[in-house]
Amino acid sequence: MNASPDQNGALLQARNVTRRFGELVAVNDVSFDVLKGEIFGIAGPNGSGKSTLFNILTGIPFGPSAGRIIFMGEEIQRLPAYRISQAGLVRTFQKDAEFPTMTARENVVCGAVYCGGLRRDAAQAAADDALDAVGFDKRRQSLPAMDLSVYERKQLMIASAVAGSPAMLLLDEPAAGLTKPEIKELGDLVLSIRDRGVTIVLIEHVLTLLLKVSERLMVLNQGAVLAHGDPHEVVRDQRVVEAYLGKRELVL
Ligand SMILES: Nc1ncnc2c1ncn2[C@@H]1O[C@H](COP(=O)(O)OP(=O)(O)OP(=O)(O)O)[C@@H](O)[C@H]1O
Repeated sequence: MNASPDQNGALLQARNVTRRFGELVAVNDVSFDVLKGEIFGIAGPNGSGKSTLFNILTGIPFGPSAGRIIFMGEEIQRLPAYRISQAGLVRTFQKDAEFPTMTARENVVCGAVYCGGLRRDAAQAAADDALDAVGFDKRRQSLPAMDLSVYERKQLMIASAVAGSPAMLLLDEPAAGLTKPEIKELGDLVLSIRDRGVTIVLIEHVLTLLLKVSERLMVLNQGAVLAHGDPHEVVRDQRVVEAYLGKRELVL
């Protein structure tokens, strides 16, 4: 999909987005831009609203209580989730979301159909291209997803999203459960997906990964933006260090 960014280069603009659950304000008046072609990192302690932010950006499973989300120049906060995906804004989930008894390749074809709106031969071709793009072992593409390794399931998750040719990919803690060498491999994979022209927003607790790949970093705390800017400066910000202490340590 050809991305048509805003004049300042923003592919996505979130403006004063808020999500309430009864009394709890899980995302509180958050505004930011994601520029075309960048990798934009998001960090924050457990429960700070990171996944909820992805939920409301993509409408899966709910939109914002208030605020505006502009993607490629169009307001999307009231669109149904499938329209947002097919407009080119696609997400992954923290928990395994593959169909366990379907093969790896069938899972990625489903991604091409749902996220890309493709059919038949086009979906198959897009799936093969996406599996190649993530370096998935060809000999293991016909195995049921439940028989794959943890890293292969991460590759599958990313391939399923990439098969729809998104303009922007939102990755929710993709390094969870991976070994250090696998995290390094994942970092190279994220960079290579960006180099194919996909803008990436990356939620992560593993700061080595965020620092390796992100051009800009935003830290959330209690639903609000605590700091944003150059990743190396943000992680040294005293407010950021304090927000993590006593909750979950920065993983370096
Ligand atoms: N559907 C929901 N109903 C009620 N409360 C919710 C719902 N989803 C999230 N919350 C609450 O919103 C807050 C933010 O949760 P969220 O999952 O977005 O945090 P997070 O930063 O992604 O955390 P983690 O790093 O642990 O994944 C938490 O207090 C959580 O309990």
